[in-house]
Amino acid sequence: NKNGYDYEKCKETADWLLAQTTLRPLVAVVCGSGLGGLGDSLKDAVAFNYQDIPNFPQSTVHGHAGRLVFGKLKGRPCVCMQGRFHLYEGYPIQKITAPMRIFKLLGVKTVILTNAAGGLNEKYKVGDVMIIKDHINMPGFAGCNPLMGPNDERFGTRFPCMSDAYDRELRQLARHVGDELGFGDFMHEGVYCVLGGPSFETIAECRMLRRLGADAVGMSTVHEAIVARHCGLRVFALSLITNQAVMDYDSEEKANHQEVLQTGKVRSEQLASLVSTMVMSMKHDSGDMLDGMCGQ
Ligand SMILES: O=P(O)(O)O[C@H]1O[C@H](CO)[C@@H](O)[C@H]1O
Ligand code: HPA
Repeated sequence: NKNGYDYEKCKETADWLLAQTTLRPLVAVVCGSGLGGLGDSLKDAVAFNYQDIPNFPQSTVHGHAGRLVFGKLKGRPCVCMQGRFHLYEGYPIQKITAPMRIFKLLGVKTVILTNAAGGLNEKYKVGDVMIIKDHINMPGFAGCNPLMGPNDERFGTRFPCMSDAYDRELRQLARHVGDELGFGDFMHEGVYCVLGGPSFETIAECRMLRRLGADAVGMSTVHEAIVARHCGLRVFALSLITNQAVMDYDSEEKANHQEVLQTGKVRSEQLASLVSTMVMSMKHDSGDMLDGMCGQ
């Protein structure tokens, strides 16, 4: 592949990581803007800075630390990206999503993608959590899809299905866990729309996206979900509504990254308990997650 993120490159990175730690995670978590706290809740953690990992891109956005953390969530081995990559950082789209293929080669079965997003649905409030049930891939409409280029069948099929991208069982589990933890009042399920960024949306754009059926808007996650599904990973994704999209010409509101990071802090602990409780309750076909260790 022209972008240098072919099977061999991903394998080289995965093998390097497997040689550094005995943990064999079945779950990977990607932390959205300001949501890196999730990664700090891992126990017995071993962390790698992205710059030390062969072939790994670097984080350039404030609120994305740039660390890959292996550790345990409620006793279950996990790997967590504290910092993701976005199209607007200037990386080729294949590079942004390479970690999904690396996770697959590490033996991961399920990825949990989190993000900060602007709320388009008028019922959503700042601080609400939206379980993603579907997406609108706006850059995809314009020929920008992470699976463009030669298809490597070792990862997956040329034309992957996306109507089941966001695992129904995991969404059910999230609703159940959310209710148990008393988060019912601020949890929703909805459609996430990705744009290229980095400029935030205009009022006309927000109005258009709402009419098209989007409940929240952001600049990430969808590319990762597509590549994860392509290589057979189960996907669960959620958005923290960090700000309300501006829909009204009389509004004094202005979208800004500071507000995005600030809202992340407010919900950080609750999101960590939602994710860790979900991880604890997840079942995987091949072997018990408690057996996800080697060499001990
Ligand atoms: O999607 P995450 O990585 O959470 O980040 C979101 O926050 C940033 C804007 O404040 C954008 O990068 C947007 O995509
Ligand atoms: N728009 C796009 N991306 C975002 C937003 C937003 O309002 N908030 C957080 N990420």
